[in-house]
Amino acid sequence: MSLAESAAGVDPSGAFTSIPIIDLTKGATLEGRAALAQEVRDACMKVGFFYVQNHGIPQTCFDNVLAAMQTYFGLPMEAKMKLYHKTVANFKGYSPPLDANIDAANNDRGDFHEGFEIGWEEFEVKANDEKRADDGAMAGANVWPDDYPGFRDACLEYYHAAVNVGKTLFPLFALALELPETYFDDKTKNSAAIMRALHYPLQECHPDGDSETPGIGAHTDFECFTILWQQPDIQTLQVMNSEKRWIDAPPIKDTLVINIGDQLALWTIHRAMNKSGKERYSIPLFFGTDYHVNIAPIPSCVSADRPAKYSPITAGDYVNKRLKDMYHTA
Ligand SMILES: O=C(O)CCC(=O)C(=O)O
Ligand SMILES: [Fe+2]
Repeated sequence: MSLAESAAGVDPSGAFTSIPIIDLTKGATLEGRAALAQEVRDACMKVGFFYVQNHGIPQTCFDNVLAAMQTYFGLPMEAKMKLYHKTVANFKGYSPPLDANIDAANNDRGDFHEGFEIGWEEFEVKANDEKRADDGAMAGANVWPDDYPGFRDACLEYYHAAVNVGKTLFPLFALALELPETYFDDKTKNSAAIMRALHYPLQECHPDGDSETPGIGAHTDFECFTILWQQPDIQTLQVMNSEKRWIDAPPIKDTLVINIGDQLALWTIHRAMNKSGKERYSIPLFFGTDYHVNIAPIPSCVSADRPAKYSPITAGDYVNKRLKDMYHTA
């Protein structure tokens, strides 16, 4: 039995029935990272999702960002719409409920969440941030609400903590793909990481919400992998297995959820259905390679029998295109 089977649980057809948990503690040594990479490889091949424990982000950071999100999303709609993302460069800023529709099969009903999107930014504002110099199709600074200055600090505190978790995961993904652990170093110098603070309001109170309206419809993520924090105690996230059954990915204390996205070409369909009767908060942080990097097949993944399936595209152009589709912008 493989690691992911023993950790995750599979049914007789081999389809996963739960999501494995990987403890990052042993990542401090090369030997430990090699063992972790095997767990990551197995989890990616069987499930595409896994939880990480001992990720190093302190509880106060989650508490602060949750409190900031509750205050921000509680502002009047006119205040939030001052930073409507369609009036701002490159999707940064606020998107109201039902603005996005990620699953075309959802008949354009829209996704029942509101969000606030940010990209890389230093705590100390820099006029010319060299990490942003090469952003191509995704260029554009963050925007922040004047009405609530504390929001920026709490979001950036979480953003940088989660980016650090991402930096510890890239070497594990490299090893899992049978590449040197430094393989992604020169492709991820500029932290092409997008964070979305998400709020799933109470659906029943909204004229367009009913229990079948997805919080976010079935989709794959656009980047290499996503680090997701979920508010405790509210089951919403679901992952599709190979039998096309939705498997719950509940919040587990002291863990983050990691899932693989399109740029690693090992994607997993997931959605959030908020049938809890409660409002709910979550924060996905999407990690890709730097935006100017050409997404081309990794050598260990192609051969004469398994030729490349996709034409090359830069990471920035790919993410930009998927976001335009999702928000119906030209
Ligand atoms: O809120 C969640 O649990 C999932 C969000 C998600 O999948 C996304 O924003 O891509
Ligand atoms: Fe997602």
